[in-house]
Amino acid sequence: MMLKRAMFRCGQLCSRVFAVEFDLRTEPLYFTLSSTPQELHQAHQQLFGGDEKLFSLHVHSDSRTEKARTHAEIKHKLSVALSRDCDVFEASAFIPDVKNSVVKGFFIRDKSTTSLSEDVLKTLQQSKSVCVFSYKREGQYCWQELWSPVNQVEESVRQYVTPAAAAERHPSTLNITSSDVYYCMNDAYEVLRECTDIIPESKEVLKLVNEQLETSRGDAFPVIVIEGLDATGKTTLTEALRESLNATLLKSPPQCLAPFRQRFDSEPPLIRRAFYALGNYITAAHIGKESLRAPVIVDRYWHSTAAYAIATAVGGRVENLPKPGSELYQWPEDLLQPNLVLLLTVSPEERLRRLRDRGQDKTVEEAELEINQLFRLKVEEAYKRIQNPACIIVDASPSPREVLQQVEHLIRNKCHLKTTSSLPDETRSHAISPHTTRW
Ligand SMILES: Nc1ncnc2c1ncn2[C@@H]1O[C@H](COP(=O)(O)OP(=O)(O)OP(=O)(O)O)[C@@H](O)[C@H]1O
Ligand SMILES: Nc1ccn([C@H]2C[C@H](O)[C@@H](COP(=O)(O)O)O2)c(=O)n1
Repeated sequence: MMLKRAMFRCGQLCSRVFAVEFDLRTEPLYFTLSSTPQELHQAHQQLFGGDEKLFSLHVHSDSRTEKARTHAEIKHKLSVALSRDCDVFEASAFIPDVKNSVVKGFFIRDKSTTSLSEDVLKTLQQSKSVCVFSYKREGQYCWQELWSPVNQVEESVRQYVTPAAAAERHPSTLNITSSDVYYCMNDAYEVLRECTDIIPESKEVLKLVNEQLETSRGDAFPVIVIEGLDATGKTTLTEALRESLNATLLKSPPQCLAPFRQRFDSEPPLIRRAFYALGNYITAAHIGKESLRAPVIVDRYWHSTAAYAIATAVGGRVENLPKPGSELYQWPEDLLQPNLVLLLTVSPEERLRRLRDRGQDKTVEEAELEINQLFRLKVEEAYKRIQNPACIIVDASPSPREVLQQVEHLIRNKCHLKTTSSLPDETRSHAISPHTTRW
């Protein structure tokens, strides 16, 4: 039964292009499978040409939540259970330019002489969602075959590794829509609904969404979003703006989701990002209400959700990000748009100094950001590529007072507002009036 299932999965994969993130500084290694022997290119020789044991495994399932969780579990297991002699690379099998065609997995290169990797793979293969291949060499050629712990897969045919041209779009960009970034509320809502059995907190989050959603926005005061990597000064600035504009300060995710955040942060992107996406819709409902009374400042919103999600989903280099202008950078049609989005930027050195000075606990993602320069660059680049509205970049390296003045100036110009930091307190609340122009 297990073998039959594996053979079926194998058939589904064979016609795809395989990509292995062998060296994160360059393009992935791409190959297809062919029934006739093919000579390997020099680049492919680096991975397939040695005498190490090679395996790949791919995660299939008709249930997207099961697939996402199995992938995350395998990633964890491989990182803790394999020996130091094993290299694990992210891998995928996909159909070029076909959305949602990516089957994610891993490629394992085992330099050891022990059977530890086989033992680990044997347990992983028990899962009905996992399909394992091994790679064998003969002279110039390398072939892939369905792996079984006892090597008795008689029906498995040799499929020769055949170097393939680089894909125009990095494969990881093919599955972003509704797996990492949600472009309408329903898509995110559905993911959490599918999780209610395995994550009971999902029910409570959905209940909050149902209770709080309200999308009224009439002749309102302006809404200004402040974005940026952690420790770029968002909290400092948003609190100062609340004072100077006599504004309401909101955050995304909103306070009502705080008790659930840690729970969802430990879930794979499919589920974690759905949680943050729904947080934006609740914040949008709060914005709708509050902006009838006063200007609204928002600490993180859609730009953060999309930029972190895209940067996490896309492996390797900044060049792998979806190209500027891609539909992946578009604002969701059903999400309330702010009038102005400002992106605070500081140099990596200054940001690290601020992080160290603050010395607070960091989320895993923030800790990763600190050590992972590539990831930081991708988040910032993704921020800058998001459209409608695009963000305006603010150099946040001067003193808090100078940053505030700079931002007040921008708000005055872009929102046609009078900012009142220099006015006495009693005049402030009347200095900003609701606008009648389109936002
Ligand atoms: N303009 C500035 N110059 C120097 N230090 C600053 C400036 N703005 C903020 N800081 C300091 O940098 C640290 C991080 O600032 P803050 O908490 O405002 O950043 P943040 O973007 O809100 O971070 P996070 O997203 O992690 O909450 C704090 O210790 C703060 O006092
Ligand atoms: N609207 C939001 C807000 C936050 N996130 C994610 C992105 C990071 O992982 C993390 C940073 O938040 P902070 O620690 O500064 O509160 O939260 C998001 O995806 N969408």
